[in-house]
Amino acid sequence: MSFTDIRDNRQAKEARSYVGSSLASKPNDAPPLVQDPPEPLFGGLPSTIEIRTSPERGRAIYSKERLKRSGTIFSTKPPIYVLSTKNLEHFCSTCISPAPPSGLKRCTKCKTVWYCNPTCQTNDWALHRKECAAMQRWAAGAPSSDVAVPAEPIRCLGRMLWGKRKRGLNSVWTREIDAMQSHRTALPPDAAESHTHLAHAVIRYLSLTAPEELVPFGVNSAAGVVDLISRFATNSITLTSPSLAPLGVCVSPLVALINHSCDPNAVVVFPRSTKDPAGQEPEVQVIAIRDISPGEEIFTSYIDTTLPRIQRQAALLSTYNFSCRCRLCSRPPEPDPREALACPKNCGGSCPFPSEEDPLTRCVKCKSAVASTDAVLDALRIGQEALQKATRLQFSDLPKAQQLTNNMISILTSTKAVPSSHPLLALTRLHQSLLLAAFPSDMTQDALDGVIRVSFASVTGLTSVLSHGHPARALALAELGKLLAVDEPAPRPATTGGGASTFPPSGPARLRLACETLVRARDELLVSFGERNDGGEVGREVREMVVRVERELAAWSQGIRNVIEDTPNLKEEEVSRFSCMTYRCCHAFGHFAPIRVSSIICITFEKK
Ligand SMILES: C[S@@+](CC[C@H](N)C(=O)[O-])C[C@H]1O[C@@H](n2cnc3c(N)ncnc32)[C@H](O)[C@@H]1O
Repeated sequence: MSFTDIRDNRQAKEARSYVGSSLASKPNDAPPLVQDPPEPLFGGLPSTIEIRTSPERGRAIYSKERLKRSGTIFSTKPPIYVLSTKNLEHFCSTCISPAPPSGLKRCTKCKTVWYCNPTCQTNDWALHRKECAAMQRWAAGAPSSDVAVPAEPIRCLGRMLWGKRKRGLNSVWTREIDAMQSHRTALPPDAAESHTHLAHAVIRYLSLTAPEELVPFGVNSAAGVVDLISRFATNSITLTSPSLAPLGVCVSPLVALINHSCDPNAVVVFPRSTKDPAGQEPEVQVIAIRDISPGEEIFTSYIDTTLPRIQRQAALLSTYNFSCRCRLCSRPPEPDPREALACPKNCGGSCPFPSEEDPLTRCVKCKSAVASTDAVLDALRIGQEALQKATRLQFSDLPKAQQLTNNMISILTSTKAVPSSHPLLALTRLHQSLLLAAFPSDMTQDALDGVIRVSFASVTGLTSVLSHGHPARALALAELGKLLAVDEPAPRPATTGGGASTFPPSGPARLRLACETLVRARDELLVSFGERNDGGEVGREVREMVVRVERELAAWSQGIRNVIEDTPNLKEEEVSRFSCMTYRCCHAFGHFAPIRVSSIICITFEKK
């Protein structure tokens, strides 16, 4: 039976129905029906915000009062979420915690989904019961083991449909999901094709054999199937770890009310704020990264806002079907640090990227013209290609991906592309993650210094294009601080004379920089992951690191003071010259208990 048949049948039944026909044809003869008004949607919305609708952006969330930067605007548990396939055996499918030391327990039936304890398994059973059987059928019919588990969009849509049927098609739960925006009538051709594939996969996953079997899930027509997939594509968000690592996908109709801006005043994060006694995790929180005035719309960003305008616009149009008119898109800075070269005369100003149409470019400050703009255009083009290739190769051929990013960073840097420009910043961030993935356990000083320099370049780029408190920027600072605090395998002796200092510094100067960077990171993490969450899991970790590094610095300063007191004739420049990094030495002279030996200067040893 096709959807057209179902509709005809339904219309025929309606025509035969006593209630339907009598109400339709003779409304005044029958006593008025008293019906309870449907329960309103989003009843639990905090009193500080409200939903409004505009012709330009549809539904939206507005603040009703002043919202403070770093404050949680609202938090909620997404009603539907799944882990991505590669994370299934590393995280609990219910509370999304990483495997405890005792390990996760696997569902003995589907052997695919894992839990941290029986409570989590019991809490998931209402939804997993259907999923478990569907996964077993899917695995039995899979042509090979690498496709034995359905991809996360299929599993997520499965949970959405089973949830709708279980809660009831008129329940608030279902109506909130069905009210999410669909772009069925304006799908671009490539989206129509991918939506069709996904729809077929979902129907197979649910073991449905005829379209009418979708009716109990609230899908009554072919258009309904397209709506279902389009709603998922437009409104689903990435389920992330507290450090923004992607873990899976989720749908929250409340979060889905928030519109996009490339210059957002809020962010969506999963800070993991509690030990989860109430079973709230995974808890998604929307946090203000700026002060928000009463009556202001709340915006988050759906895409990577370090990208240049044209790429942002293309991504928003293809996935979300709108042209962004935010401040950054309609009045971009001149030049935009995402598309700029440093001044050829190094005056401190910068020049917009040249383009094929307009190859001439000048420094906006001193007006010096950039020579050889052809070389710049070539570098930008091959840089973009290298970025795509290295992104593809990062898991299958790490050395090759690393070689690509390394070479391209040198080429783009030689054209004087600024660290925040695209694709240099994207290549730098990718290179950093590749270096960290390949980090040897017996790491050398050169390798450590190398990754610190790349991490510093990422921070420099990100701080030019993302506002204070943006999670990506805060996490980049935390990463740099942590790298600077790593024990140096072979610290360089303190530089003699007043020559140019190298980066990163060694010894105590490095420890001081680590401490400053971690303090800055903590300050920003408190904004991005919320003050009430103490900056989330990463914020709390960084706070502990700051305490440790400060203690090390204090121990070092105390050591210096002791030695200076013991050796009254020691000159200041001699103090900085003496550096000894051996554990044995520090212990042997017992000046202070070294917490982190590599950063401690033992003057006495050298003096002897
Ligand atoms: C997650 S929904 C946001 C809520 C949506 N406005 C609604 O009515 O349900 C995403 C969709 O909202 C619309 N949208 C979001 N941000 C927008 C913006 N800045 N300008 C225009 N439309 C926007 C687009 O249609 C987009 O596909």
